[in-house]
Amino acid sequence: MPEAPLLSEKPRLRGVLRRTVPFLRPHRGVLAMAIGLGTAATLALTLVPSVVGWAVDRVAGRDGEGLGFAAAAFAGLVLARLILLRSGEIWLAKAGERVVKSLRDLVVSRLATAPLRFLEAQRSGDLLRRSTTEIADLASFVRGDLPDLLSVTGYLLFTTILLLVYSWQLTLVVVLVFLPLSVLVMRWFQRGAGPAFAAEAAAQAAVAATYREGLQAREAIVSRGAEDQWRERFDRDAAEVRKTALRTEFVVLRTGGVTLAQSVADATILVFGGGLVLAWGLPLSTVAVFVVAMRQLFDSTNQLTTLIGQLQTSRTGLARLLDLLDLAERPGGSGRGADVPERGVLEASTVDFQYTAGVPVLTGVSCTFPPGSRTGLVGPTGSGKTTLAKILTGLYPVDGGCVRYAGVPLEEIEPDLLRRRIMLVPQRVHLVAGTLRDNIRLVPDPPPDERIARALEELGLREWAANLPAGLDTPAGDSLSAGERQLVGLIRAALVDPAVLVLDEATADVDPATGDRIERALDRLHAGRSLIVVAHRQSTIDRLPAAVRLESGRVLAGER
Ligand SMILES: Nc1ncnc2c1ncn2[C@@H]1O[C@H](COP(=O)(O)OP(=O)(O)OP(=O)(O)O)[C@@H](O)[C@H]1O
Repeated sequence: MPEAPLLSEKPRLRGVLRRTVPFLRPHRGVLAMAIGLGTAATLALTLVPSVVGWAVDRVAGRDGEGLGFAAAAFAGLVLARLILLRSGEIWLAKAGERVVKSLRDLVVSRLATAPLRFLEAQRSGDLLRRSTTEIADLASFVRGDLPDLLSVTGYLLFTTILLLVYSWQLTLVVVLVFLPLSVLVMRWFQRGAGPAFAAEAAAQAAVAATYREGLQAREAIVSRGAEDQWRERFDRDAAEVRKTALRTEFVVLRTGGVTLAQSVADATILVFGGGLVLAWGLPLSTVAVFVVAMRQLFDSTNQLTTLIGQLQTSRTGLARLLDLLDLAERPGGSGRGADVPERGVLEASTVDFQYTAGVPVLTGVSCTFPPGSRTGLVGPTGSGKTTLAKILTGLYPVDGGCVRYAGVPLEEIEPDLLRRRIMLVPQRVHLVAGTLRDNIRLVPDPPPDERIARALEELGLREWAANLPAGLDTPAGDSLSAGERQLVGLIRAALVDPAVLVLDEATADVDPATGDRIERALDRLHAGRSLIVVAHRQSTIDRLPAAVRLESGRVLAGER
């Protein structure tokens, strides 16, 4: 089997915007409205220096009425900008939240259907960070920084045009002095920012992963007395976060160079502007427009450098998220549906499988399970029973050979249909937070209560459920033993009604009464189905009429 792709700590930063466009497309109406309102607000702000220039002219001409109009226009512009700006922000937040929600939905559905090998290959803390924190950061960027970023960029553009209209000579001075200095500073910043932000995000993900792993394995860590090693690992990861965060801060400091460029440009404008007024009779109002506009221009540039820092963080987060979406996508099969009969033979032919290259776990495994058969998968620990069970249910693709159901290779069967035809009840059935009923309902087309009651009756589990402290409303989770969790798995199986049921018998924590319940439920569930049981208990092995015996990943011929 090709090794499952690992999510890289260095996300693909190139083309992030292009990769994001498909996610923006469905929301283009709201986005256009938001950008339109934001642009109008920016235009209003751009006109402020002109109104100041107009007022200076009125003062110079001793025109009191004109000055009153200028003041009214100023107030009108400020009010219009405020209204436009706030409405633009609301629309942008609306658009952003929609985009973020659709990304969140997509992550959930990709992770729900991602190949098992892919999920197993990643550090779970990293997956968690990419699919939660990264999205939350993106949402706060959209709400907080994106409106500012759009307005500042628009403002810089419009103001440059306005200044050109007033005096191309003075604009040229601004451009020649201020622009090259600012561009140099920005490039210096960006050269350091990409790697610095990516390294910080990766270090934070590593801390999250180590922390989560430590919590999950707390019993093992405490019982082995390995707290010190765990703490050491955690300290190492935390030190890396400190180091990378400090590096980011130093990179951000580079943006201070822009202030220097501003002071130089300010002084130059005053000298040149004054000279042009004296020598060529340039109106004083033009110099006033430049002085006001340049102040705003500088403030915007300062704001822009900070925002570009935020943008860099969000770009890295977005890239990490997009990498996850790309890699977690299930490879498209031919998706056969209607032509897979309801009952059929399940057959593994010369199956080879390995988790790690060069370490075979199953070699040339062939076995056949006719409709209605009852077979045990038996063999010593580590012989590959659980692995074979997962391969027979299509959870892992094989490296060599083939598994077919009713003559159709499993990878060609549409996943939803495959899950309805062949179902696995794993050793440790996963339960979600909620009641027993909530957990039983975790099947396609959640069934009504009557259907659940009927399933319990059919499996002989009505009394068991009724005797729980709050019946079906008993909180599930840690209170159920491994055996009882398997009962939940069997109830789900009764509701799905698969043609083949594969049960990976729980190895631990099954008291005799629960064991009897499982066996009775299995007998009742069996009618008309193929049953494959990864059997650990002798009593189960004895009850099954056929067996496939594995030893070191091979089927022992002629064994029952
Ligand atoms: N996710 C995995 N990644 C790498 N190796 C694995 C993985 N799962 C199992 N293995 C290895 O594959 C081999 C077969 O394991 P498997 O769980 O299929 O055996 P088993 O017969 O079911 O054992 P048991 O009876 O203890 O459950 C073992 O050597 C095991 O260490």
